[in-house]
Amino acid sequence: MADAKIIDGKAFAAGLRARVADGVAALKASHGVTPGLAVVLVGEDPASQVYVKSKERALVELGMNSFDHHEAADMAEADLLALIDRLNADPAVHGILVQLPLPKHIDTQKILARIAPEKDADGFHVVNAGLLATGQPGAIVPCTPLGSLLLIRDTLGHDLKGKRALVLGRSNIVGKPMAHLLLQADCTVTLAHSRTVDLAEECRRADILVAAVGRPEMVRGDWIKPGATVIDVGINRVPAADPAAGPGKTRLVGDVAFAEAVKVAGAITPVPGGVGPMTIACLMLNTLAAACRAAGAPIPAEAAL
Ligand SMILES: Nc1nc2c(c(=O)[nH]1)N[C@@H](CN(C=O)c1ccc(C(=O)N[C@@H](CCC(=O)O)C(=O)O)cc1)CN2
Repeated sequence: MADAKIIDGKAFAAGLRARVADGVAALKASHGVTPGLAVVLVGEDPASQVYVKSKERALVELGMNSFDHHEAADMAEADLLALIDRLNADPAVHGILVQLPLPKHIDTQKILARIAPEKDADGFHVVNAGLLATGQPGAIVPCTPLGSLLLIRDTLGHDLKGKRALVLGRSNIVGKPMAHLLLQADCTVTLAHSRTVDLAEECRRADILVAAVGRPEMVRGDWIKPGATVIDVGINRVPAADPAAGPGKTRLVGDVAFAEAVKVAGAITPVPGGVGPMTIACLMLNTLAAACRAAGAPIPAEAAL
């Protein structure tokens, strides 16, 4: 059997970003509106700093406004709530992004619930989660599941009717919304997790397997149905395999054992370069869509599920 097709998330994300840039230019020309995203970072977590910088750079590259709020790690929860209130009231801010994880003394759910649902560029607010779960229009969809769905459609086409899909991982920001998206696409969906009995057997039934469990290389090659489409959402930093890399060196791996899975799957996303780049591209798309909604302009088709 030939190796799987490698799904190039980096290339797809570049194309999506170009389409968002066109949409931004069109909105400016038609309505005189420049989409703006407030990017809120609390603390100095090194990975969060890298992600936030990439988001701020992408906004500027695509012609949008980036309102950057980098706050100290000991910021009081009340002050963060007050900042969100100000951003909710600011008409130049169409989207608000609070980078996760937040420091431990801050209640994440309380913060996410304070963001006005129509400005919730991440799609984490319970109103948006509820719209998606009940299949109603107008939900802002979380970026990683949205990006995963766009890659699945690009690989298999828009008609996913009747396919067996398994989502491994039940987080509010990836697993649950991903399951709802696939259900809405008429897939037969299993939402599995670390406590699922006979997990390998469940996986082997799936035409579409989305791994978002946060465990390095947990999904082995013999868990995969031959020809399946495998979407690996995991981003795990592990010690470098090659001792010549030197002490302390690390590498990124997904939740799927790629070298084994590529021999069985029909198509598979790599890590890095698969779903990861789609997360930021979809954040740009959600920001544009929020600005379009606020201006009464049509929203981009890729954000209108
Ligand atoms: N408010 C949010 N916080 C977090 C989210 C989110 O969607 N909203 N997701 C993650 C982090 N994240 C974006 O914030 C993110 C993670 C990974 C990538 C990415 O492009 N990964 C690359 C590899 C990068 C590397 O070399 O380390 C890839 O997979 O190719 C982008 C964004 C948690 N927090």
